[in-house]
Amino acid sequence: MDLLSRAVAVAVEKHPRLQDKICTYGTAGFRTKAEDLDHVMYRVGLLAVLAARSRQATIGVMITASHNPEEDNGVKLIDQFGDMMPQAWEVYATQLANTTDKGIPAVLQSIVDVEKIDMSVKAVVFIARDTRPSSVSLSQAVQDGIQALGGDSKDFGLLTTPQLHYIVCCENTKGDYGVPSEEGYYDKMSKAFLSLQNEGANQGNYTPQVYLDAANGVGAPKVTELAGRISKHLQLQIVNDGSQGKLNYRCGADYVKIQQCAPEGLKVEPGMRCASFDGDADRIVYFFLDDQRRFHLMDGDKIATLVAGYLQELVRGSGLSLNLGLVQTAYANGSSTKFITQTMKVPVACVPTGVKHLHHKAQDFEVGVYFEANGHGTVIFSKGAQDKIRQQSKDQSLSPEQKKCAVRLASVMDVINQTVGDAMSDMLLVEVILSHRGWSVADWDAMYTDLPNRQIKIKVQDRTVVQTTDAERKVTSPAGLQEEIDRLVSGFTNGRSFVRPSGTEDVVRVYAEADTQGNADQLAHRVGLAVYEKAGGVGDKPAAP
Ligand SMILES: CC(=O)N[C@H]1[C@@H](OP(=O)(O)O)O[C@H](CO)[C@@H](O)[C@@H]1O
Ligand SMILES: [Mg+2]
Repeated sequence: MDLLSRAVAVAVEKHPRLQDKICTYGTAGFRTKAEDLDHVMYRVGLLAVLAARSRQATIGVMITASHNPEEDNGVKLIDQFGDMMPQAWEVYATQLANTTDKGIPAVLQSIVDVEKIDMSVKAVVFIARDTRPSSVSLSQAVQDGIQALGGDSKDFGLLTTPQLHYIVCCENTKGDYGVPSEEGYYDKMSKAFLSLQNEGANQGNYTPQVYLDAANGVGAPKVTELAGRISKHLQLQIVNDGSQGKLNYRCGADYVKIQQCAPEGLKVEPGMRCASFDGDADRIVYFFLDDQRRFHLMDGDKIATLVAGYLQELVRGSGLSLNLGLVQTAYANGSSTKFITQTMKVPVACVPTGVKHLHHKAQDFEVGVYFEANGHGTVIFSKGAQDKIRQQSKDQSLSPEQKKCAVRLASVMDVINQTVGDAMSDMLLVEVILSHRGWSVADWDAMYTDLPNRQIKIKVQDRTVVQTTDAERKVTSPAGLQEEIDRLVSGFTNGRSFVRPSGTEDVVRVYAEADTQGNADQLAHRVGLAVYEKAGGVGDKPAAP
């Protein structure tokens, strides 16, 4: 039987498409109720083989629904250097997921033709999954797809999303980036962290303890692995480790960011430096309670500011001249953008939501720092910048101070997972910076004060009626909505608000910020009502704050 016939035969026999719900490859791959995903996973397996053949390189498939409820699941393709697949492949994925079983060969053939794929090339696909109960059988469906098209799969079992990105990148760069294994990941990161901390840890107000909420997800067993290797310089107290609680339920980075409160399962006392991972450990936020037990959140914006400021200092201190920039989305707090551009004098770019947009834009800089407000982000160094930094760190003619900065910068690069936002790697980076600065969590928080803000979701008949422009900061449809938002915003001091259709949930998201929490809540509510009225809201009207 030829490969395409086998692809359809296995589909019909083992992974038939039982309903015609349309499934779209969105901001973060396919994501929906786990029970609707079996045939989608199988087809992603098929597509991964084509991707591997077209690139003549190893491709990754990660099975996770990140911060979403345990009942959901999802899948993402990882390209050869650990980055996201280009747009064209998202379209192929959507076509393949939604065709009938019998339609599979035609879609595959059209991709083979357009991409000029040689089907005799060996194809290897690396697979990993999160801790959702459904991930086991869905992973098998992906593997069945890979096998049906004659590809080889290597199943890494449980990994965080960024670990798989890292391993795929190492594999395809022939070890330049590191050893392509979970062990290689811990090894590179912990060595870089320990060498940085051996030289400059435990200064001033810094204390080497973090209380970590692992969202009852895959981050828990993985960060436990890491913790053992770095305990000389960082003691991690891990809660929500999956031993009893439910994944992402009233815990994890998304919960903490949106609810603006501590997660359940962690008894927070004033001054404790706490952090939360999301369900697949590609996001992190920090938080603490002050002496009045008020909750303070250090989200992606605060992490980005901390990181960009530190890198700026190291670059200057080492005598290098590298163009450093920061990438945010419209969700970035207005205070952070103002602080970064006006006080730090670092250029800021704003792009649409979704890490692929941020990652892409960050490549415009020699050192590109990018973070979504929700805590997903990393730093990428251009090839040229990496070479310059490594050379500088070996230059004997530098002053001792310059040398120290250059050596630090080189080690800092090794702590960072440049392929994608990574909660574990970001945590190490934050800890390095806080300790080198001698800062407590409150010192960090004092860099600038966030404008009070609120995010709400509005259910509408069809979220695609809401269309946006200007990096999602303005609505172009439905007619009149933007004018209404402008009118509402003008009534609030420091008011700002925008709305956009979610790429991962069936809702329209509303964001608002203003001078007080009460005003931010009011503004979000009023804009939410305008969305409900003009964009076809369904169910109950948004409740007053
Ligand atoms: C406001 C917000 O946090 N949106 C999240 C969310 O996307 P939406 O398109 O807003 O549903 O999930 C994405 C994937 O995890 C993440 O990249 C993004 O930042
Ligand atoms: Mg995630």
